[in-house]
Amino acid sequence: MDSQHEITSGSGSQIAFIGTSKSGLWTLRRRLIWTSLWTALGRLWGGKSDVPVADAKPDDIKDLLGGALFKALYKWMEETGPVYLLPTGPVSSFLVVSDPEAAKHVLRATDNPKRPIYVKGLVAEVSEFLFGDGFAITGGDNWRVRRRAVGPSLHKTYLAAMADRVFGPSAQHLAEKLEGVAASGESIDMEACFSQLTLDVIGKAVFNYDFDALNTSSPLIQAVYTALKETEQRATDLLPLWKLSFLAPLVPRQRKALEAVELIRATTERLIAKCKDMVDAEEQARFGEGYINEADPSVLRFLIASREEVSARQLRDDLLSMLVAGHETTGSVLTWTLYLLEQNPSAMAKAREEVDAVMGERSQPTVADFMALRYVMRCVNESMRLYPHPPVLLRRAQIADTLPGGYSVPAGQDVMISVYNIHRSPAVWDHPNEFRPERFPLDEPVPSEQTTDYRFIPFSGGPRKCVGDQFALMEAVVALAVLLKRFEFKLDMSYEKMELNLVLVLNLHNPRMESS
Ligand code: HEM
Repeated sequence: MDSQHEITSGSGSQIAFIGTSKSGLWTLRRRLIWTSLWTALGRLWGGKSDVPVADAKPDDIKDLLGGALFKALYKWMEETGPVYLLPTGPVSSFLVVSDPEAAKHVLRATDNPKRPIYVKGLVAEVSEFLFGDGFAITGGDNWRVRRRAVGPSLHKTYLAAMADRVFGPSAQHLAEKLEGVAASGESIDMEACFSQLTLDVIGKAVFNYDFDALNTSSPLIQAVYTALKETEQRATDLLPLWKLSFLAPLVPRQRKALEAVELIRATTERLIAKCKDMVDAEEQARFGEGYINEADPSVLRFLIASREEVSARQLRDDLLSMLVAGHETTGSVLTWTLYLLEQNPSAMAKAREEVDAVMGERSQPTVADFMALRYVMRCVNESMRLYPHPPVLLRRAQIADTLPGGYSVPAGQDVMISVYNIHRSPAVWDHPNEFRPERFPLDEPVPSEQTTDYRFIPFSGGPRKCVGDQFALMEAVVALAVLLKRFEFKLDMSYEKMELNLVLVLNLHNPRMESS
């Protein structure tokens, strides 16, 4: 409470100072800075906070960066409670939220015109070099207008067309590749296969372009990994040298990331140019609700044909947002779901039984089949509960706030919603660490933040919720159905693999490492 009070009264003084001398303003600024520093010190180290402080020193956190931080976040939740301050420096901290009600409060008040309390904050800062002006990270009116334009491009009719024309055929394509491997009796890295599959899908669905990543090595995949790794490192850099843009070309890590971004942008621009030519060449079709262009039903085409005013750069960055946000995430969900099914033979048997019963002789599910594959869908949901990707969501308070439970949030506070903690908290779920797809009954709606009152938030919630959630769920269920129909999978314990790459801040552990 102290902090809110002091900051509020400080701002009040500022109004009184406006119009007075320059030196008066400087005095005030100095006073405000000192007040904030003093308040932050008191909150973190002086026992003056109504939010408990985790027993973690900045050095502990530094040691955990790039690795097991999300496990430590869980330990601190057990020790400290569902809302705590995590010191990241002498006066800096994250307010870590592992409580569904508090998460709901923050997510709903992000970019909400009626309650504009939170913004994306740090996550926007650290990924601006990649997403540029893309709507995944911008805020306010700039975001609202463009989100409204992109949302309809993923409507139901479009998804149905995608299931038949993209999700199914791409999964079949992967199955053909696996057929050869199965015949040879060799092991294959399914994580890499899923990453290639999801790049092929997003390429065709968003750009009407075939990367053919399943057959040819795509430098784009590596570029996306490199860029995402850089955002992750930036978010946790204790010395954020990346803020000094003139240094970037001199630092090898950042130079590599900038080269990767250049490649991603150049690819996106090339695809846009191709699509624009096509649209220009045709009569401008009128895109009403549910209209599907037979030759090219891609999101890009929809945007080019339906948008009134959009700069080339904005279009590139919006499309790039979808390319990056929709590729690695879905690849990770497929990897974890297959891993969990392999580790749980009874769930695998049930899923396989459902696939056989629903699909009969068909090698690829129809849209009606997809609707009937309820148990497979619950396996995907349960896998997203156990291994949410991203495992944390970042926000920053623009003004002072109070969370449910009475925890105060001063203006400027960085907030970290630990989706992983919420999904694994014993206060939220029974047997939270067990894979139990049955916890989501088949006769109830597919779980979401709405149906679970923010106990299940793999796609976030509120105004900034994932725009591709239905797309991703359909893509994942279709791919699993195609693969489970044709193959049995066995984990090769001798196979050593590098870490999984994750969007945003943290690394999840490798399934193979976890089980060893
Ligand atoms: C299983 C797969 C996916 C997961 C787990 C996932 C997760 C998320 C999450 C958690 C957010 C919100 C981040 C936040 O609140 O800070 C988000 C946003 C977003 N996602 Fe997804 N996503 C997935 C697939 C997709 C796909 C397939 C697309 C595109 C077709 C996509 C496009 C986007 C975009 C554009 C945003 C930014 C939306 C905005 O800020 O308005 N995602 N995603």
